[in-house]
Amino acid sequence: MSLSYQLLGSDGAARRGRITTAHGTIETPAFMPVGTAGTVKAMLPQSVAETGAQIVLGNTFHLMLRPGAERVAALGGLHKFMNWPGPILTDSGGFQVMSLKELRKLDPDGVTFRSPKDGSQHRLTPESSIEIQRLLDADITMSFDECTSWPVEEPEAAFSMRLSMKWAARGRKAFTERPGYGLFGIVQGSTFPALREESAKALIDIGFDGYAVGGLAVGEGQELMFSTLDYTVPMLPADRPRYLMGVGRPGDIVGAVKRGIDMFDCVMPTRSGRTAQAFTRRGELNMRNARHRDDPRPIDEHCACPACKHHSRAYLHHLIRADEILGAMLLTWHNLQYYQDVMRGLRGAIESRTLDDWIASFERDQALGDI
Ligand SMILES: CNc1nc2cc3nc[nH]c(=O)c3cc2[nH]1
Ligand SMILES: [Zn+2]
Repeated sequence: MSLSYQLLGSDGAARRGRITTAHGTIETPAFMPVGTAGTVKAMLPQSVAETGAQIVLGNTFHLMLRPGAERVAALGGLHKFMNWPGPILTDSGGFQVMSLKELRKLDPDGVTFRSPKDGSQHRLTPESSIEIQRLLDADITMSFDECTSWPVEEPEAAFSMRLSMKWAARGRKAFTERPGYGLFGIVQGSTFPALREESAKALIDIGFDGYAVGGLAVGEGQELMFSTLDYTVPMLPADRPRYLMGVGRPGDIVGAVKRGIDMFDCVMPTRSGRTAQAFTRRGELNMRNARHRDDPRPIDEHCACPACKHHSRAYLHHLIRADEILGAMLLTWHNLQYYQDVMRGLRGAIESRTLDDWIASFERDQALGDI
């Protein structure tokens, strides 16, 4: 049996589930910290696990360029290399390559590009992306696709989606079935219902272990993202995980869980941790702001992270102003802890069928702003 998904409960369109992989289980809804180059930046893997994260994301694009997928394989695979014994999802590299704009050349068969690191030439095709993810030993492999940019006219969105569907079929053929390992397809079609339907049907015909919603969180805004989810998510099989790629802020995640999404990844909590932004139940704090310099309180007295257990806002403000490495470490840890606390809250609310109340109090707190 490849990777398996159990539906454990639901509350409206929201689902509580469990994914079983070769390297362990994932309670859903789940947030995946981004570990781009084989590290969740500024965090020890043990610390990532302590926040409650069960699965991390690795980027094929970065790892194929440095240190190289063959080298990671020769050293025992990405789990051993980065000392993350739990499940790993790798993306296909397509999204990063597409953002290389002038440095890449797209053709019907794949993408040729120059490494921004050393100018060397590389090529990604559906088959080579699957092979790289196998060498990395990813528990969940993502199909090689083109993330259609936004805004876009319908004919261009159709052309782009149909290319991704061809690539999805080729990736499925190239994927090596192994118990506990799975391949996810990615639905495209931008904000056009007919194209989203064509894409969902094409992927279901091919058959995948999970279905991602791609082509969102690309500038369309929360309202258009939610309205696209409203009609796209119901098109996806209920007995498989659904993954919304690149999302998002806490409010985006809450709204997407309400609409039936099970998995998320976003650089927001880690990147913001390095730019002095703290996420809290009362909204976001800019810890660089001078108003924190005498504040003896923790960022969030309910939070179990080291920053909130042992330090004041004044200390974090000082570390940031002094550009101390510990500032980025503590804020990253706090943000990842907060994201996992939100996911744990969502899972509990779905289990007890009190999601609407939970969301109402989440939104009330967020609107209150910091005291
Ligand atoms: C940060 N926003 C965002 N990150 C994404 C990654 C993706 N990968 C593959 N395919 C996608 O459509 C896709 C969309 C995305 N949006
Ligand atoms: Zn904290």
